[in-house]
Amino acid sequence: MTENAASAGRWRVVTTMLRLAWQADRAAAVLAFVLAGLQALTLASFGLWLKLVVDGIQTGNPLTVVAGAAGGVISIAINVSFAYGGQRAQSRLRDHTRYMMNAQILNLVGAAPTLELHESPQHLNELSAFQREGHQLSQVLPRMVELCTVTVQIITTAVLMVLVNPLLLALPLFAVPSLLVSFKTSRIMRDSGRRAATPARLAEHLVEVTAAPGGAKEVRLFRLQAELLSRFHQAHYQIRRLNGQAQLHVAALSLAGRLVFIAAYVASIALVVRLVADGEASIGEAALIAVLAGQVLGLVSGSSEVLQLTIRSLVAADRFVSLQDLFGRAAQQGHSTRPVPLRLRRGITLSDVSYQYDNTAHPALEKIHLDLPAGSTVAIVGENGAGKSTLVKLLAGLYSPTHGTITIDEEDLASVDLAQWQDRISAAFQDHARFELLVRETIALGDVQLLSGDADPDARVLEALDRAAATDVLSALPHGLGTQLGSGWPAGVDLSGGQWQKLAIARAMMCPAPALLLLDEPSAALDPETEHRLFEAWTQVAQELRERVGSITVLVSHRFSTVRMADRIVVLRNGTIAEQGSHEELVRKNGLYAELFNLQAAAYR
Ligand SMILES: Nc1ncnc2c1ncn2[C@@H]1O[C@H](COP(=O)(O)OP(=O)(O)OP(=O)(O)O)[C@@H](O)[C@H]1O
Repeated sequence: MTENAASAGRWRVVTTMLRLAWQADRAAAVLAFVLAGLQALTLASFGLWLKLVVDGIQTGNPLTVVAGAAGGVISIAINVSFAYGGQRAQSRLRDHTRYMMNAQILNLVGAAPTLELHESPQHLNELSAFQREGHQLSQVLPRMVELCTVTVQIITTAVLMVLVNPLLLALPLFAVPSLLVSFKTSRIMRDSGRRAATPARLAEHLVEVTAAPGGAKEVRLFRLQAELLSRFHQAHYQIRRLNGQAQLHVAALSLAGRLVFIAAYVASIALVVRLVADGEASIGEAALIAVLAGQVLGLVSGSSEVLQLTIRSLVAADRFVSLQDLFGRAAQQGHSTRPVPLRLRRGITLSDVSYQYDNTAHPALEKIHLDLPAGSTVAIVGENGAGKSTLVKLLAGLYSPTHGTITIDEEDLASVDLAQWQDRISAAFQDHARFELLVRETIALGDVQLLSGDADPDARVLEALDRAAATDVLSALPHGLGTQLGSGWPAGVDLSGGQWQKLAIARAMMCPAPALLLLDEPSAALDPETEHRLFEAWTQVAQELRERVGSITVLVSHRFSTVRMADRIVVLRNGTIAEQGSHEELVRKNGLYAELFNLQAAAYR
């Protein structure tokens, strides 16, 4: 899956951000833009008040001088008040929209039923850039407001200049090359940011892995500090080199744009001096033009800066909108009206199923034909990298086969409602999540409705712990089910790897009647005896579920003492099925399974 997080189009980005501002805080959005416009008007009026004062002095009219001075003071006071109110509104708007954007991305990222986007390096780059550029993104609306101020200021200045002499209108026009350059330079910076995304992620990863408790141990024991630091420096060197080239290019272009405007500025001042000398303009008008030309000069330097920053923040916003589109489409994937059968009658069938990860040379699974009958317990065994976890994820609908079909009671999984199918699945993985919540909550997440309901979840949670053969974990906890997990929290406790794993298995056992229970090496950190007890306990529950809902249990394990209890064992080798059958059948066959089984049995003797 190589779908591109392509540009969403500048106009769409702007309208999306404005809509977001409107949804986040209407009052602040309106105030921010209105006050910005009014602030620009009062700023432009300074020149007019100054003209009045100079004209009053020239004509000896004290009333005009006083009126001009009073107008100037009042407009300064209004300008300052508008600026203060505008800033308050902008900061409120910034906080509210930033919160909304994060919530929307969090929601969409979690809503995609498959894992393909999460595992694509390209989209990981985009996601991490989105998180890294939080600051830019929060500046989008303030920048747009600033741009609105600049636009109003340019228009008012242009109007006032035309009133003195239409030729002066050329001055703001000479600002255009400078502004056009801003578009080009922003594109250069965006492209360099994209090129630097991979080294930037690598640098972040190196910091994370060094700081994480697991990484910290190995960094010390393997003396990795110097090696990781050198890789960190290399990544930063790459980022600096890419950014440095881009910045040099940008500086050259910006200077060229400014020089064009400065030449026009000098020419317009010469024109006004000439007009006054010829008696075609008053000294007051000359003062007005001097103020306005100064403002235009400030505007050009400021506005190309504002424009560049606006475009840079719009690039971050573009990323937000593209991610929203991408994950939004992924969330729609698998939405279908075809329901999942309430009770499995026939089971799950894989016909000619292959799966190949992006950017890999060989398929992880190839031409798999497999029947998982309703009510059966199926163990999957095979060496590392044989394709066991990939098969489990395909069954869960976390990946879609690149070839072939998976049917559930003869309904193609591609055409049933994927979210509904995933609601009927429960699972525990070796790389399970460690939710640092109360013990009760960590387990009850396996049936999340229970947490939002009024019923006391404890009875169900204890039952799940029992099914997972994990009640012993409770005795080690100071407040039982009410213990906070994670030593980073007040009164929080940390658990051993095996204890965390037992809680993950208990979470999987919360689902009262799953159509499919996936246990992908969830007990690798447990001792073989505990794993054996766990599977025995589950087999008894599965017996009852077999009758009621036709539940299928799929177990991945390297422990043959557990595997042999399954009704059917599937042996994978290099992504294909090497053999399958019951333990007795496979031992009699004396093939790969028998070889692996005997090897392990000999090791225990
Ligand atoms: N996200 C991924 N991207 C690319 N290749 C992957 C990815 N996950 C797994 N693979 C590759 O697919 C193949 C099968 O991997 P899989 O995790 O399914 O094996 P496994 O039998 O579960 O291995 P193990 O016993 O080590 O857990 C391996 O060659 C692996 O390198």
